[in-house]
Amino acid sequence: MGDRRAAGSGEGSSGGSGSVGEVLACVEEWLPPAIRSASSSDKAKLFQSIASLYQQQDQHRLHAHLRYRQLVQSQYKALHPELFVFRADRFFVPTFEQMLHDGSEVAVRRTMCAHGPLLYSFDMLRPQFCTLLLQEVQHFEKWLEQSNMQKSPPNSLSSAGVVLDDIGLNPILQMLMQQCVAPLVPVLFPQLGDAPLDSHHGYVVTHSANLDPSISCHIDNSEVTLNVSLCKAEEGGELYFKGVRCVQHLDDPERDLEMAEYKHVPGRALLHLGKHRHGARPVLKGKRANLVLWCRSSKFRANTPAIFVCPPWCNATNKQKVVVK
Ligand SMILES: O=C(O)CCC(=O)C(=O)O
Ligand SMILES: [Fe+2]
Repeated sequence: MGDRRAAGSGEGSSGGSGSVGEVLACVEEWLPPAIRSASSSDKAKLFQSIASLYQQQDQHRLHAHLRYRQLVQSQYKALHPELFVFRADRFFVPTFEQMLHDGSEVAVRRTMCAHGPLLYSFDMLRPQFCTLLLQEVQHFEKWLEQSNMQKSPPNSLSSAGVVLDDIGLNPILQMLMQQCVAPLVPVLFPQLGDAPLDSHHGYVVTHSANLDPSISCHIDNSEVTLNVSLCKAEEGGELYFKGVRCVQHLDDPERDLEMAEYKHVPGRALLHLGKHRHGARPVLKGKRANLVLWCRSSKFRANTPAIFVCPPWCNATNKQKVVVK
């Protein structure tokens, strides 16, 4: 699928391409002769046992990560305990707080700035909150180093940054998703229907000229992604967008109207669909850091067809060519 990938969180990621028919045809070719000539039901049993092995591996990774998180949270002493208590008046700029308080569609639309189809930005975090969060992240990184503990990367495409759920900010991020992102969804992204956002993955990701300068084009393992700049690079690091696509259509060409560029502004949030193809241009000078919150909905996922079927929200240009085998 070219350089377009599905970014996973290391705690169960989605992604992949090719229809079941295509995958089976490839696999058959490589089966040992004795198995290739076996009956379809024997082959089905074999594939089921392979699938269960994959599931066990996922479970194993998940449990190892939860053990790591428990260990960190039992030993790490926060630098700024005030970050761990949800306070809208301390976290948010007045315009965003007022919009939340008002809650109407008119208030939401008035606060949002559109940067192209399905791409919205708005002022969100106070400068003081951004500074404290950055200091907390640096403090945690130092603590990890001193404790000789490994850091879990923010996601499968970026290595620099910190998973905020690991350090005990899980409840705050869950509230951020439910109180700040969820009310915007019905107005801005009606294609998600009425499925509630019910889980998240949150991290601070950093990019600098010598460490993770860019991110290749990808989709997120989220329904909606909130990305707030905490500090900006001196040069480079802009985001680009290339239209909403399902995993079947990651390489589908973009229409002119779908292309968008976004330059981060500290404290300002960008909200986009997880399946909006995007990437980050290289940071050329300085360093930037962003708070990223992948918001997920188990109901939306349960209603989404299997990965080899193109869903209605995919804006692929060649939709009609996909044959479900
Ligand atoms: O660095 C950014 O601003 C975007 C990061 C991103 O796309 C991601 O973490 O999924
Ligand atoms: Fe992303």
